[in-house]
Amino acid sequence: MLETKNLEKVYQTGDRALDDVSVTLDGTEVVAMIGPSGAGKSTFIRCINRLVEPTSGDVWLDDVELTALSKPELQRERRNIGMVFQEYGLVERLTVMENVLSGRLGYVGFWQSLRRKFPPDAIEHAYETLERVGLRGYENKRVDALSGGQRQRVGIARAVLQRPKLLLVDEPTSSLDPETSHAVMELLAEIAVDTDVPVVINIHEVHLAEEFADRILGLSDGSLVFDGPPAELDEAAKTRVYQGATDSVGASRSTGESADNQLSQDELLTKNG
Ligand SMILES: Nc1ncnc2c1ncn2[C@@H]1O[C@H](COP(=O)(O)OP(=O)(O)OP(=O)(O)O)[C@@H](O)[C@H]1O
Repeated sequence: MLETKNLEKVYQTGDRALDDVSVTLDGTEVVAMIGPSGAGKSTFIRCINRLVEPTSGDVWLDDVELTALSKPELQRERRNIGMVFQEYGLVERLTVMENVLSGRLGYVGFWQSLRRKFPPDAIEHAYETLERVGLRGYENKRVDALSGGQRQRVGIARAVLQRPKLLLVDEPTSSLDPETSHAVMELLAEIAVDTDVPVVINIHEVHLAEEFADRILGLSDGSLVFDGPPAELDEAAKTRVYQGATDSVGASRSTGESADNQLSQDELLTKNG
């Protein structure tokens, strides 16, 4: 279960990117975050694993309060959170298999990973997962020889290899054509069911959210203004999300101090950790 309580992010610039966002995700569901550019979708996803430090509020994954963890504890806990983020670039000069196995780096020891020695069960899981994402036969291809959609599938396979409790996906379709976008969303929805893991996807295309999500969260100007199944996302709700909110889904407003955006450093740590 993922829970955010009164999550708020005010960047050092004074931009209030999240304003009192409280959400509980229970069980296996595909959750799509929608909203106009600048609404706070990426900030929300990054606050969950503290790539961006929330200014105030709590984030819980099962019984662990992520927002209360020390940096080393957080590094360990992030093993449980799979991330398919564009900037978690795949390593271009490595093969598909090497990239997918890097999803296990958090589990094998430092020396093992340096020598790229992975246990047999990890290799077997990698083969199964590549089959699952439609990339069987591509194991030894270098990633720089793949199409955008294939790369996205490698990123998904890598995240699945972590055996995460939660999968966070940031704009998976932004550089893909409509047909490939559809296929990638379909894959993510299937992965959620197959692996019994909830998936939170930040997505621009509302029609894809409507088609593949079980639940849609609509952000407008940092506030949660819609939370419901696709069937309830009617024109009035879309107007609320895309043309400014008059009220929000959530509790009372709170204020907080500015916090550092430690994106780059944390991303590096996570990628290597
Ligand atoms: N590192 C940062 N420093 C200062 N302000 C930021 C930073 N990152 C985001 N913001 C601001 O926070 C707000 C929310 O941005 P965010 O990227 O979360 O929105 P988004 O909904 O994901 O937008 P998009 O769909 O365009 O990616 C915006 O006003 C943005 O300018």
